[in-house]
Amino acid sequence: MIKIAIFGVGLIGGSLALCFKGKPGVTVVGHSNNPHSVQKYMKREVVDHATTSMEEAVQDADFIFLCVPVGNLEEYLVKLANLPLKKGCIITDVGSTKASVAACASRLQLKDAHFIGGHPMAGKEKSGVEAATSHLFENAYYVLSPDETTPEEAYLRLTELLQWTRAILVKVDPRLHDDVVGAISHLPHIIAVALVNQIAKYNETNPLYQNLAAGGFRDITRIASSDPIIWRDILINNRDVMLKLLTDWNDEVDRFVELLQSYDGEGIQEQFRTASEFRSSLPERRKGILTSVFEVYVDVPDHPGIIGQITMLLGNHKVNLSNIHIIESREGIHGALRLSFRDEAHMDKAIELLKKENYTVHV
Ligand SMILES: NC(=O)C1=CN([C@@H]2O[C@H](COP(=O)(O)OP(=O)(O)OC[C@H]3O[C@@H](n4cnc5c(N)ncnc54)[C@H](O)[C@@H]3O)[C@@H](O)[C@H]2O)C=CC1
Ligand SMILES: O=C(O)C(=O)Cc1ccc(O)cc1
Repeated sequence: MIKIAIFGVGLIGGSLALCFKGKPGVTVVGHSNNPHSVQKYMKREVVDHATTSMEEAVQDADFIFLCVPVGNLEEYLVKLANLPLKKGCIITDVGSTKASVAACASRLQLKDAHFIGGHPMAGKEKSGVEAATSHLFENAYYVLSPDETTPEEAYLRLTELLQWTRAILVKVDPRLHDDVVGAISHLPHIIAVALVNQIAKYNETNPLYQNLAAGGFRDITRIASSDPIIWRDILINNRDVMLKLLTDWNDEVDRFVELLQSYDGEGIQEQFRTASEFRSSLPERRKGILTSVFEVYVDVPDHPGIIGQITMLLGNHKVNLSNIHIIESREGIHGALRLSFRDEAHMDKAIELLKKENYTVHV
């Protein structure tokens, strides 16, 4: 039997548990300090067993996943360093920053266990075990940061286990990880939150802001609804990188200020052209940070019952919709309905069915 202990069975820990639970020869044990959470994990059947005892969770565990907020990772590593662990046990984490936890593990010089930092680069703005799904990591990058002391055998054992997530595993140095992920994930979260807060202030004097803020505004600010504690920890933990990125962001904002002050239309066009060029060079349809996957837009006439017709058409052909979103503002977006699917096969089937019924579909 392979025993996997998961500390913090929330969105990410719960999703990992669901990837592993029920696989041949695997037992998944969830840990929480809170007895109510332990009951909840069992009731929701995300783990085989749950406990409030750290000792019990790690006893004979082959793998230990730390899925708690970044600010608690060090405390957990220190506790683990003082517990009897199975020889050769692999400790990994899922934190959104990698440098500090790697430095802590290296300081602790764990005796019987190997620490290999990890970060599945997929998630969502929702948190808690209620939001966990077994397919969260499919086709997403999953960063692993072994160091020079990590035995190849241990690294391979972890990569083998993680095959169950169907993620694309990639080795990245912790510092490089924090620089890059700071830019492509942490900075956008700050920008989304700042933007929402800016508009919320205007809205205090006139609710028209809120009423008109549809489609595009909601799309680019989705991540502003992310969990405050998780994000407090990530940003404080990646503070130096974020301060540098925010300085660069200020320069970008200043550029627009200058362009507007000098009525530089050509310069503004150039900004949009450059952005559009880089954006269209990004890989499409791959699941990842800040992206949704397997989505299609459908032009639909504005008449009652249309959503029912589409969902019935797909349902009758056993096509699973993972989400459906009505686009209220069509600016820059084709279609008025956004349909999301769990995988490419369902999406392709839906496109075929919708086209056959003469709907215009944009992928
Ligand atoms: N939210 C996301 O989309 C992603 C998050 N991550 C990382 O995954 C980790 C977990 O995040 P989520 O699953 O989103 O959060 P979550 O809030 O859904 O789950 C966190 C879990 O940790 C437990 N927890 C909270 N505070 C604790 C404390 N002080 N001591 C012990 N346990 C505590 C909670 O009970 C919960 O089980 C974080 O380190 C985060 O940076 C990584 C990839 C994506
Ligand atoms: O919802 C989204 O698009 C995200 O960006 C989720 C996310 C949050 C934190 C991470 O470390 C990785 C992914």
